[in-house]
Amino acid sequence: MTDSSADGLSPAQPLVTLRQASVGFSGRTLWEGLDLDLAPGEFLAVLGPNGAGKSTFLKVLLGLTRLSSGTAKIAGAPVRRGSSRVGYIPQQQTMPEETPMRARDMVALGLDGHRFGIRLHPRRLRHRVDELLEAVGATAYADMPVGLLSGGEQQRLRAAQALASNPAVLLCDEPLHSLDLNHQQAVTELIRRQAVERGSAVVFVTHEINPVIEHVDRVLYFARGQYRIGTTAEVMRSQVLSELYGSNVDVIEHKGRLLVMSTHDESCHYHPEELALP
Ligand SMILES: Nc1ncnc2c1ncn2[C@@H]1O[C@H](COP(=O)(O)OP(=O)(O)OP(=O)(O)O)[C@@H](O)[C@H]1O
Repeated sequence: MTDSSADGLSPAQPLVTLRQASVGFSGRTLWEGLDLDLAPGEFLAVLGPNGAGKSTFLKVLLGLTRLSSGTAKIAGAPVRRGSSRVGYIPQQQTMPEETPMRARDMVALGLDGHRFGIRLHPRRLRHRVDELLEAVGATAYADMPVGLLSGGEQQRLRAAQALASNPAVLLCDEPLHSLDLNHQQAVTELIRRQAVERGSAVVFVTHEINPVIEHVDRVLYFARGQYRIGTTAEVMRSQVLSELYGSNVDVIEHKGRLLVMSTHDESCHYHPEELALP
């Protein structure tokens, strides 16, 4: 974590603040009473079973979903749609083959796509786009139409696009999904650097904590309309998750990885092959 306060004593202004935040649809409460301050440089992993409200949490911070009560702020100001302070790596969707855009154009959109009046010099723009393409391992297909790229290749471009504007808050919705191991590491490293070197607060929704476990400062775990928040060691415990799920959940540490097991399928966060112990 980075302390961006001048003297290192006064707490840095939180980049994300939620107070008694609740959200629900058609009378059903997804989660409620959420209080959270995210500091500059902090990496928050958001976990929970399908439908627990993880993506909705990101949509609240994007200003796309309204809270049913409470407040949500980004860098001290109420959340709003289209804020240039917020970068977003969405859940993977495949782009249509005929999408009329090259890979490099998609990344450039993150630099000049939503900032009226602020345009980089074309040479600087190209240089920055080249840097970002290289950082996600996309140089080889920089001039390809995006619709012809694989899901994982497109996902790497989304990561580069989200980082392009150096956002204060970086929201990631399962950004590693469909990436091979090498590119999982490259994208994770890029996101981590954004937090550590540039002080962005990172909110990282994932079903699997292990690929990012060494970078996580805190975990926000949603289930059954409730949540728990704390360090990985505080939240990823058998007793805490059993309480949250209302059923028996075992958390086992094996070679630095966490295996979360339950008799209920919906709360399984491990791949069975990870249990193929020697
Ligand atoms: N605009 C909406 N109107 C009504 N219901 C919604 C709306 N948006 C989300 N939901 C519902 O809220 C619940 C939580 O959705 P959300 O996408 O946040 O879950 P999630 O935790 O991200 O799940 P997953 O792990 O499957 O991606 C789901 O049951 C979903 O159908």
